[in-house]
Amino acid sequence: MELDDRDLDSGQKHYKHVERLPSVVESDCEIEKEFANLSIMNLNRHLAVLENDYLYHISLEKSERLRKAFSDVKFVCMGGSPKRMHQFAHYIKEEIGFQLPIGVALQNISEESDRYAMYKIGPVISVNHGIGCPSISILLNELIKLIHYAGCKDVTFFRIGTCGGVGVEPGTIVVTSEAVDGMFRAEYRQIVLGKEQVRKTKCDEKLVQEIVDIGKKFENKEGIEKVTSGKTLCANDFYEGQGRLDGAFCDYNAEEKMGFLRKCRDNEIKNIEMESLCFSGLLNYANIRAAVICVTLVDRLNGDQVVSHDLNLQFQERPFKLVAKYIKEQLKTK
Ligand SMILES: O=P(O)(O)O[C@@H]1C[C@H](O)[C@@H](CO)O1
Ligand SMILES: O=c1cc[nH]c(=O)[nH]1
Repeated sequence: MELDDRDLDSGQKHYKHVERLPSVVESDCEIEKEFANLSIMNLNRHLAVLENDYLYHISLEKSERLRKAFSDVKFVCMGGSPKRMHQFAHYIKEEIGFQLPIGVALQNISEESDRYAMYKIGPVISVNHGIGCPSISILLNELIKLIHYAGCKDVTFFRIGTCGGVGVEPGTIVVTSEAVDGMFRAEYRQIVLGKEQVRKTKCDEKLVQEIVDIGKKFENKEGIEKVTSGKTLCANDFYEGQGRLDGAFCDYNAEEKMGFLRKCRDNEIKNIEMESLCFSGLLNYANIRAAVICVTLVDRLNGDQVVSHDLNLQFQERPFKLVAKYIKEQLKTK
């Protein structure tokens, strides 16, 4: 049997019947075993013939031990900073009532790599992704392989982050309906082998609605306030890339900046951040359920500066609380 080319436009080729691999493959049986029960779509077919796979940036290795340790994972929660995701790990531990053995503390599983900080709290992984699409892309590649090697089923990914708002009050939680780039295209573009590869970034409507509904149910209660959904503009930079006037460089004037931000608002963009495009693009392509939930720290129609103060720390906890409610509800049904 010949290998088919992937259908990049539809992005939905499921390797249920795994094709024969080139001569490196010893037996079809091995491949069938490797991909049995696969629910992840478009997975790299070369993985089936990799005897060893070291997930370099999270310092884990494909093994039976890894499978046993991670097979129960149902939720992967990601956010930019290591400190925030450590805090989330503790928060979700209390929320779902997960007990660590006596005398054992939460460990950063990826400490050795010194790139990302990752914690496992029963069925939940909490991990920081750093800043921007390149950083989150590397982590997503390794996490998707991790859940594949561990044989995890029915996993949901969340990005719980911060952002700038567009016409919404600071402290608002925005659940992304679709991520768009600086040209308002709902596409994650990457150059691969000298060609532009395009992946769709529309988010799972059902999941977005479920999260917004939980948000509405708890709005103004238990620290969950102002939940809305809308498009998210994903930029490759915090300053010029987001139309700020306070970066080291700026070749436009205040009027042009405001014109762009108003155009964003008129195109139903409610917030601006730096990872949603890659996050939704890759997870869509893999057919993995995912949602982006970010709290706004500033209304960009009123200014650029994000001032570091206690209020921002409180705001950062809002997406935690909303996602924890969702996870708790889901765990009741599993
Ligand atoms: O999840 P975080 O709060 O890190 O996300 C936003 C987008 C960038 O990574 C960063 C810029 O300050 O914050
Ligand atoms: O304005 C903001 C605030 C947080 N993160 C961003 O990317 N932009």
